[in-house]
Amino acid sequence: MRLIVREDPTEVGSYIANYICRRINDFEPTPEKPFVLGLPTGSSPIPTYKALIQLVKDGKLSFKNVVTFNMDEYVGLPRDHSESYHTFMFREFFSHIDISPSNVNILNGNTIDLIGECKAYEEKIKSYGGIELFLGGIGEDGHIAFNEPGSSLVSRTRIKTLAYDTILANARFFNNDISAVPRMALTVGVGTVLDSREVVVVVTGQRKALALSKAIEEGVNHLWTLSALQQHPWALIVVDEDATAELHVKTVKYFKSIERVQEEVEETHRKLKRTNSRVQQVGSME
Ligand SMILES: O=P(O)(O)OC[C@H]1O[C@](O)(CO)[C@@H](O)[C@@H]1O
Repeated sequence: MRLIVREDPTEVGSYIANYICRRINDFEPTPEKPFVLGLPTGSSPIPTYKALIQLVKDGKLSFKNVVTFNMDEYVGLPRDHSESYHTFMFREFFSHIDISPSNVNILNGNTIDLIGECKAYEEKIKSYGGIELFLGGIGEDGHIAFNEPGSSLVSRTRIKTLAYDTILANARFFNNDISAVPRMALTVGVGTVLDSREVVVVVTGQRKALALSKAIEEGVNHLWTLSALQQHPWALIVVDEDATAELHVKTVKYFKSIERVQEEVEETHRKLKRTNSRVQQVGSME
């Protein structure tokens, strides 16, 4: 796991957007081989979405051959409600980029067959060969997607009852009316996220500081589901200074020191990928 610390949420957003841009461009997606991207909602990813939109406007990035899968959606909130994750994604991101709506996948929290919806979502992800990069957000209780404390660390897409802490935290989007916040959501599982080839998580603000320290300085624990990332081979958490408030100084120093060789690591990774695809091409010609 790597941890990248940036000054504030805007710098975090710009770092992640440039990172995703590089990944998509290196992948060279086509209609037959699209780049499959997992996406979150919440306030934390907004600076990333803004920076990605700018990259598209500047002609440095295209979403034409990108297929997206959102992490979660409330159950029972009308799709056109201002706080549904469907509305959020189009308002904050999809309407401003060149993605085809047919390449956008968001769980339907209003279907009568919620279990079937979750199963079909997993199948659809599989049909694309899995997710290349999952961008995630976390809650104050350390949940990734809506995998609340106590979620199985091998869970798949399913219906989840939201923790009271999450309902309280999200009440700010519903005029601070706790009774207006949905009690349930559909969410990809921890296992679904861990199956992605790469996971990038955005964590900003002091209110996430405890969750961050639990997830990276303590053991893998279902009470802080973000900690499951410790078992992922290619995970990156990008945070602002405020989110580091509960970390040991030596933890921050360690991650800052390994960032210095990050470029080298990335270049090696890119070279390996290129070599592997050449080997595969030669193999298929034989
Ligand atoms: O970024 P915010 O506003 O704290 O919201 C985080 C919430 O958004 C989510 O990422 C939902 O997709 C949850 O993981 C979390 O509850």
